[in-house]
Amino acid sequence: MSPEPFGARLRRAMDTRGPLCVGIDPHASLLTAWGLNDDVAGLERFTRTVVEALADRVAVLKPQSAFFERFGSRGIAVLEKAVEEARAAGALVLMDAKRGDIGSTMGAYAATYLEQGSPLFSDAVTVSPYLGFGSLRPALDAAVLSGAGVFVLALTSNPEGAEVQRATAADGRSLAQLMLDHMAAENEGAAPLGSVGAVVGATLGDAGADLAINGPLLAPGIGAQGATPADLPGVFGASVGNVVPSVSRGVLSQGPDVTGLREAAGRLTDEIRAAVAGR
Ligand SMILES: O=C(O)c1cc(=O)[nH]c(=O)n1[C@@H]1O[C@H](COP(=O)(O)O)[C@@H](O)[C@H]1O
Repeated sequence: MSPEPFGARLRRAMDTRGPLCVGIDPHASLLTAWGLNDDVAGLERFTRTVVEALADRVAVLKPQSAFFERFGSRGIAVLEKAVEEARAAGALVLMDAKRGDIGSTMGAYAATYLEQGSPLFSDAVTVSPYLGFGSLRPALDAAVLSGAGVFVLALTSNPEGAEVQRATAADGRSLAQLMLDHMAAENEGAAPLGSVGAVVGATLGDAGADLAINGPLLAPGIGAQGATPADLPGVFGASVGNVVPSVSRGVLSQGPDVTGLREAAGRLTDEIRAAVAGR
């Protein structure tokens, strides 16, 4: 029997837990603020606390791989354990790895994050399409086989992104729109939601693009980067119901107290639900 597609699993999690994604980004400054050392033991403690506090209540946890990779193999071991424990507690894990390479190498990334049985197998992974959308094919195919998802960068939250993403492609569309249209084609016919998501920053003011991709829209940028839940309807318009707002420092700064983390996530979930409903 083929596994339940990621899009269906995500839709259910969003409807029951609320759409919030919390990022696990163990910045050195956060480890210090939590009274931890900037070492593997601090990383392990930080990560375990976030997973224990939130994996049983938020729809998605998004570990940012870079913050684990900086500790080498022992950091990756912490990441592996976090993925396993977060999934066991019912959260969907979106591995924020932002991989992108020629197709043959993309196949190895797909084997790492999207093939059942791999130590870093996750419910979904972030990828960059700017080596050409077709270069993502191994990841897209692996995701279908394992019931996983792929979140493709479209319009990122950082101001530097525009020079690439808003550039005009040969046929007159922006590069971001070209990528979004590819995602829509991948998701065609999927119900209730496709498994190929787009990353679109909540900081954009107005996305200025057609976001009707029949897939989830990961929206980083709330909190530390200045966006708020109230900005979501303006950025996402009619697609706001498919938005998965992602917050890292805005929640993590409320630790190490488990109650503080839970209250921050709960408050944001309420604000997001109100903003989406009030549209
Ligand atoms: O893919 C992402 O999650 C992502 C895309 C994007 O356009 N902007 C963006 O900030 N992110 C990630 O989202 C997180 C944002 O963290 P905070 O600014 O602390 O909420 C970081 O892990 C970023 O790498």
